Amino acid sequence: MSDSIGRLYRAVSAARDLDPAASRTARLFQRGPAKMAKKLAEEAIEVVIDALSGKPDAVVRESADLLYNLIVLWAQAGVKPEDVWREMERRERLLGIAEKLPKGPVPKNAPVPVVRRRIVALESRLRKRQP
Ligand SMILES: N=c1c2ncn([C@@H]3O[C@H](COP(=O)(O)OP(=O)(O)OP(=O)(O)O)[C@@H](O)[C@H]3O)c2ncn1[C@@H]1O[C@H](COP(=O)(O)O)[C@@H](O)[C@H]1O
Repeated sequence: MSDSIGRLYRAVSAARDLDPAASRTARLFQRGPAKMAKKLAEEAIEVVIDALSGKPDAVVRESADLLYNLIVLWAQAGVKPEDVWREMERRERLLGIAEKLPKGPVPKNAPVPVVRRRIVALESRLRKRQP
């Protein structure tokens, strides 16, 4: 997936300087960050609506539009895909996949705590449940 996003990022960055009459991306850059933000928000809402409506195929299509508009906004903001991958890897090291960072700023150089979960053998849990 990161390859697809990398390729799209490069294509979007290249389209930035094209003729807005010929390139939707160039037109989006010409219209500026507010329009980009509006399009991104619209696509996010479309993904939500299709997901809640139980339309997985539409979710796929709108997710592709959402990623496109997010990548346009990244390019506008000077963010590169590898910047995001690095942050995701930092979080994974810090807290494990899909765990959210604690609220509030986590110092960039925060030591990676060794998170040890208490391992309770299954049979002892079952014993506890038995009357
Ligand atoms: N990946 C995409 C891509 N995904 C979605 N879209 C555009 O996003 C639109 C989806 O959003 P909407 O439904 O809101 O479209 P819309 O209503 O027509 O948009 P507006 O009327 O609001 O401007 C689609 O109609 C596409 O035009 C994309 N446009 C371009 N790309 C890629 O971006 C690169 C540059 O392409 P050009 O913009 O054609 O130069 C190329 O690699 C393209 O493949």
